[in-house]
Amino acid sequence: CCPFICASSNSSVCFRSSQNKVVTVDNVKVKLQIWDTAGQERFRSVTHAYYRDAHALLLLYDITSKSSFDNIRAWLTEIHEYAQSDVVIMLLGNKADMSSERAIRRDEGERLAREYSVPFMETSAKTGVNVELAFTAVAKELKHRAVQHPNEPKFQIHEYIEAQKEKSGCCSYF
Ligand SMILES: Nc1nc2c(ncn2[C@@H]2O[C@H](COP(=O)(O)OP(=O)(O)OP(=O)(O)O)[C@@H](O)[C@H]2O)c(=O)[nH]1
Repeated sequence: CCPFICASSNSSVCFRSSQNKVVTVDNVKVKLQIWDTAGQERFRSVTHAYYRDAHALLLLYDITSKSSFDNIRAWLTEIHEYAQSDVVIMLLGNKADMSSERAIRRDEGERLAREYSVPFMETSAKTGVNVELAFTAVAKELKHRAVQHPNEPKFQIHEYIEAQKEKSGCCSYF
C-alpha cells in the first residue's frame, strides 16, 4: 500500500516499502512482500520491530564501501537478538558492477558469510546480476519449508546458489 512508512513524526525515520514479488517455485507461487529498510545506524532501534516477523533477510553491503561491510557484523548480532531463529539470511555484496572502485574483495564477503553460515553472492542492482537469483533462492527455501514432502530431500540453499550464481568479475581482485 504505502511507499513510505514513517515510524515517528520525525519524517527522516522512514521505511521504504518496495513491492510484492511473486516467484513461481515448482508450480507453487510464492509471494514475497519486500521491505527495504534504511540501513543507517540511527534507524536501528526502529528497524528491529520490522524484521522481528520477517521470514527472510537480505543483508546488503556495498563492495565499494568498507564501512557498509563492517556494519554487517553488527546487523548479524542484531538479527540474532530480534529476528526469528529460523529466519533465512543471505549476505549480498552489491554494486558488483563497480569493481574498479572495489574496497571489499569477494573472498572477504565469502569469509564473513562462512563465519555466519549464510549464503553469499555479489549482486548488482544496476546490471541485475544475481538479483533474480537472490529472490528465487529465498523463495525456494521458504516454499520447501512450508511444503515439505516426506520423501523429498531438503532444499540446500547454499548448493543451489553456488550452482546458479554468475561469477562475472571473477578476476577483478586487487
Ligand atoms: N553502480 C551501482 N549503483 C547502485 C547499485 N545499487 C544501488 N546503487 C546506487 O547507490 C545509491 C544508493 O542506493 P540506495 O538504494 O538508496 O542505497 P541504500 O543502501 O538503500 O541506502 P540507505 O539504506 O538509505 O542507507 C543510489 O544512487 C543507487 O542508484 C548498484 O548495484 N550499482
